[in-house]
Amino acid sequence: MGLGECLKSQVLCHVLISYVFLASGLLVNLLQLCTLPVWWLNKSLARRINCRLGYCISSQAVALLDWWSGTECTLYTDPKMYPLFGNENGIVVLNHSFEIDFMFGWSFCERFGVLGSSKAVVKKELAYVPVIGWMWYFTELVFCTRKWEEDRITVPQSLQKLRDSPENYLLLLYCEGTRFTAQKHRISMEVAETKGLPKLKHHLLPRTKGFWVTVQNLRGSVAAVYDLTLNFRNNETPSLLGLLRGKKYHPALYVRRIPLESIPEGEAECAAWLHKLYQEKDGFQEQYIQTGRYPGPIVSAPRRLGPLINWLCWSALVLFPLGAFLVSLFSSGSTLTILASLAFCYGASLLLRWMIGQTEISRSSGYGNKVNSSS
Ligand SMILES: CC/C=C\C/C=C\C/C=C\C/C=C\C/C=C\C/C=C\CCC(=O)SCCNC(=O)CCNC(=O)[C@H](O)C(C)(C)COP(=O)(O)OP(=O)(O)OC[C@H]1O[C@@H](n2cnc3c(N)ncnc32)[C@H](O)[C@@H]1OP(=O)(O)O
Ligand SMILES: CCCCCCCC/C=C\CCCCCCCC(=O)OC[C@@H](O)COP(=O)(O)O
Repeated sequence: MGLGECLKSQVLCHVLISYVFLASGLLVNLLQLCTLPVWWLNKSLARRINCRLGYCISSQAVALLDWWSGTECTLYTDPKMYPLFGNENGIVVLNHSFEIDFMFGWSFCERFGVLGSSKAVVKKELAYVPVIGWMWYFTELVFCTRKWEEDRITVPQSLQKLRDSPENYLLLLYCEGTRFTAQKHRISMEVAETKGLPKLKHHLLPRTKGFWVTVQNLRGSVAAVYDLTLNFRNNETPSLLGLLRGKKYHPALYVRRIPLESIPEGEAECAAWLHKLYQEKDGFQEQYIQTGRYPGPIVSAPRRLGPLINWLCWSALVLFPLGAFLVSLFSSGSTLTILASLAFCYGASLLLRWMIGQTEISRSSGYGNKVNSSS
């Protein structure tokens, strides 16, 4: 085992990585809070500052993926479309089958220079997650309750605010609405059957209302829908804990660019279009499983140094005070202070475990476990 492998397996390294993420993330959250007055004085400046601050957090996750675990994603796409990635606004439609699929999205956003401004339609519960959820609030992610009676009002309002975004962005929309499980798949295929739609093998039936309101509210300010299909070699099931332990995964991503003008405006037509898209995506997944390839050529999108530099800078900033604190703690020898510090560490580890739990499919919500009707 080399030095790198040995380091990656050390619990102390995992504790330090987690500490850097939590401490720097909370500091960034505090800085984001301090930008509140700027929103009233100069909205565009406040948004730009928050994109940079958001980058400080999300690029740590990218550093973990790209540099700590050394995972490299094989990108299949049309080389003629590649120069457009990151240079225009886009709606990203991605299959939701893996615990940390959003981190692969982030990794590509970083390569295309739009990580800080990246957006998503996310369930409201995630807004309360410290560091990540609070950062998303300031970088204007679109929160939804997955109850159409409420979302039909609030989601278009949040989307409208993105129209004059000062920076290019990619907005991620998981149309399946929840992560893939066997039970959710079975139920959603029952819904497909009652609607007379063809069955999907590798996806849940997409929820069409969110896609339709997103396209309609961003028409004119977003150039394209990016259809993304992600899978892993040898049925790998990537996890955050796996990445923390330095496990290298082998993802493959197929990206198609579809001009927004080609998507129908009417709700029913748009819904039919999305169902057809998911049938195609299902075919791409099947092809990958059968042949180990997606259609189209492989394009190289090299990782960048930014996330590593950001990570090292934040590590230096928050590890030095920790070291100084530990030295003074043990030299003072006060039992009470040592006990209080241990209790604090225990609390922080519980918080971190809970945060990691948010990514785990075994703790997935009950949404999609039964047929619901919002119409
Ligand atoms: C080139 C680029 C390359 C790389 C870059 C890639 C990507 C990077 C981009 C950005 C990254 C940025 C950030 C990433 C970070 C974070 C994101 C991470 C995770 C968070 C993700 C989530 O939180 S997912 C959950 C939240 N999101 C959604 O739910 C969105 C999808 N949902 C919708 O759109 C819904 O329509 C809704 C939420 C708006 C409303 O939901 P609701 O359930 O109330 O209503 P619906 O109308 O949708 O549902 C009722 C209809 O559905 C039928 N039904 C009933 N039961 C089922 C069932 N079990 N399955 C399927 N369908 C069902 C029912 O019959 C109703 O049908 P109708 O015909 O009446 O519509
Ligand atoms: C350098 C260390 C970097 C560590 C980076 C850690 C980043 C993650 C830390 C905490 C995670 C909190 C946010 C988790 C976001 C989870 C996204 C997700 O996939 O949500 C699920 C949602 O779609 C559907 O939910 P359900 O399937 O209905 O339930």
